[in-house]
Amino acid sequence: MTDISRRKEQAEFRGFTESVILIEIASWKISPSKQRNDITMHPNSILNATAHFSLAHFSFFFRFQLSKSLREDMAANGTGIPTPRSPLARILTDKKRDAICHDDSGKAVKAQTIDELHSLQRKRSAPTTPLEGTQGAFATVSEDERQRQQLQSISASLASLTRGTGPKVVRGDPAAKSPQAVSHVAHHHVEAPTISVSDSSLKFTHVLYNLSPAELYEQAIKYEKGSFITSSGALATMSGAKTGRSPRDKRIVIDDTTQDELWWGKGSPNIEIDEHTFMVNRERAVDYLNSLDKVFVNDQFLNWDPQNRIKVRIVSARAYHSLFMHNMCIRPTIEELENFGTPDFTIYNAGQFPCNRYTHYMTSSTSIDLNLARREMVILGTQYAGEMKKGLFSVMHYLMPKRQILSLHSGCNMGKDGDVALFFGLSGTGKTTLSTDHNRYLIGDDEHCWSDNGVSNIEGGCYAKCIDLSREKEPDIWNAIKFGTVLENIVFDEYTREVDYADKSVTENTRAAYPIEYIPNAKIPCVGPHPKNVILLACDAFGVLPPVSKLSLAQTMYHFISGYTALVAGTEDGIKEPTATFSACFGAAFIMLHPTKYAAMLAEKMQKHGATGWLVNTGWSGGSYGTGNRIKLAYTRKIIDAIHSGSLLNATYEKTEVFGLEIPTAIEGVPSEILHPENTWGDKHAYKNTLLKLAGLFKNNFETFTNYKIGKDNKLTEEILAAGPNF
Ligand SMILES: Nc1ncnc2c1ncn2[C@@H]1O[C@H](COP(=O)(O)OP(=O)(O)OP(=O)(O)O)[C@@H](O)[C@H]1O
Ligand SMILES: O=C([O-])CC(=O)C(=O)O
Ligand SMILES: [Ca+2]
Ligand SMILES: [Mn+2]
Repeated sequence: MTDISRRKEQAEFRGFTESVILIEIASWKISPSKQRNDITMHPNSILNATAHFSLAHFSFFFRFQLSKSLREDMAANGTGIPTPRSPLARILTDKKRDAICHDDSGKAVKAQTIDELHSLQRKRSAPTTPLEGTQGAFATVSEDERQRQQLQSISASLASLTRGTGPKVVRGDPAAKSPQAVSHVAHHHVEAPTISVSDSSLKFTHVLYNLSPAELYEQAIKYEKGSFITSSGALATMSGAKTGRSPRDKRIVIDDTTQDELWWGKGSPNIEIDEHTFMVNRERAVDYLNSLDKVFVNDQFLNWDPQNRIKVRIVSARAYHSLFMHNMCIRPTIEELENFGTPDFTIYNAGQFPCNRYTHYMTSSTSIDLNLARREMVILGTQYAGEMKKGLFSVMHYLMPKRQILSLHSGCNMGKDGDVALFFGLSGTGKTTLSTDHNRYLIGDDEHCWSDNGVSNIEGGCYAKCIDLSREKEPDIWNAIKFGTVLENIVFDEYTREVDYADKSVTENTRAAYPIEYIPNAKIPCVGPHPKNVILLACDAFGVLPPVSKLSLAQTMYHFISGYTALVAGTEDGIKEPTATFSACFGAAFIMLHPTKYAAMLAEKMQKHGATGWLVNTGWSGGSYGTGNRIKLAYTRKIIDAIHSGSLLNATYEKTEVFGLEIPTAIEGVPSEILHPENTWGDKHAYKNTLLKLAGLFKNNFETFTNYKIGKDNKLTEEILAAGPNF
């Protein structure tokens, strides 16, 4: 036998052969044996659907198929040779403004025909239930209005299912040439279900358990439309109608315990749902997953601190989701997987399927539901993978403070001498960019814990923004985008598969998720000693905050509780006023307890370990958005270098008016004139007005917190209240 034919035969008989599976949907107990994708699940509850089956051999290797368009091309030019592909066709991405999907905040759907409806379904999810604003279900409405509502209702339900915009491939689309792809999987029913509850219990679902990145690539490329390999080897994928998180669709089960423990009401991210509604959505998700030929299951860990490690199970429908979580959570060794036992928390991700908008408490077709008592999370109507990552982060924000451990929405790195810095900041302010520093060890880019033993990363990977990514400015992130990395919603060249990081046609929130060890100087295990510097990042599009200020402890607390940033929403709609965002603890969307609980813990830890607080503006200089420019990343890096080295601590400072911030007069490598924002503004009058405007916004926002005590120390509470702007 030749070498090639032997390899071919091995390839054909490898893989998914004879995987015997028993399924039980409600409480799954997985005991992996020799082969990882050979799973036994023992039945004992709701559906009691038990089935044995095996998978037939995949024999798709060495089957070269010409793409349809290529065949057509060859027939058309009559040569039997494809037309040379130069000049290269670009991936056609729908550039229409409507194609950009943000949150549920979009305009109402305006479909008139079924065709329009279907094209809309690929573009955006309609906002709210069609009944909103009317006088109830039986309100008298015109025939036109009734029809409009009906169309809107149908399209809203469909909207979260698929999205076809983005890199639409003209040639060589694997999905287009193999409609029968799924039939490669043959099911052999070895045993009938024990109790037949309904037809759904006769459905057998194959579980793909902790697959490797290579296997997940194959699954994604064969079965998931919009999956492609880029020139650097990353897996490009589409997250569907949602390209960002939907905080307004997050729901938390309120029960006797959570009612007292959690932060509810004004400003809180926790919108209640009752236990029954949770079960309705859970059943919907489980039924959906159960209706599929296969689901992916990941068993992984959170938190590198071995004493506070949490076991998580993620059940999902897409290889994209499985690979994303493989990268983002901590990956167990084979031995750890064998002894995994019962997970501490389980996610049922049925994101391709919408929730029923007429279910109580629902306001759209998207729902992300957290039940702390059941230790479960359900995802319906959004495929944005960040919901899983940040949903688990919310769980950590509940579990860790119970153990006197502070959970932080921050990046973290460590110098050669063991000096640790935390980088707090809202989305897009620079946590990932600035914690990924070639001269320092990366502990993590987004989620950490600070315990009595020091800091630990919660995750096993990083989630970097990719918009305008450049090799020169962010070499480590650029190089991490290789085989195994998930690239979300980017646009690439059809032929070369080179990514155009400047292209925002799908979304501004393009992302790369990669395992932390893809960063060369990652600190593994991802733990470190107590932080020396606490850096608060704000991307101030008003352009009035100084590039860097040294903070007192009270000021650090004031700015931590405020959690300010001001970004400019999508640049496509023309120049807009910057909008201030205040998000308590730089992560109000994820915190579970009242912000002052986290703030008190931070104050106590900073005091105890002598950490210095800093406020760094990674946003505008020389004027607000539209007039000024974003501060050069190179300058921000120099500022951060000076904080790390300790040189900034000993600089000469002056105090600003209004905010009372201490600003240095000189920093090596940074033009001194930019250190005070007033110097950079041509119009001093406009500067002062903008400064006062921002100060007013801070003041208004902080009013919610003025009646709260922070920690046990009355004096600190008073100092914090006094540490805000004065005008
Ligand atoms: N001066 C600057 N400092 C930091 N980042 C800058 C600066 N100028 C431009 N940027 C860009 O801003 C973005 C910062 O995003 P980054 O991924 O670091 O956000 P993040 O804080 O990690 O947010 P998230 O929590 O959403 O992941 C990057 O795209 C970076 O290239
Ligand atoms: O959660 C996400 O989708 C991205 C992120 O890190 C954030 O928004 O803080
Ligand atoms: Ca980040
Ligand atoms: Mn984040």
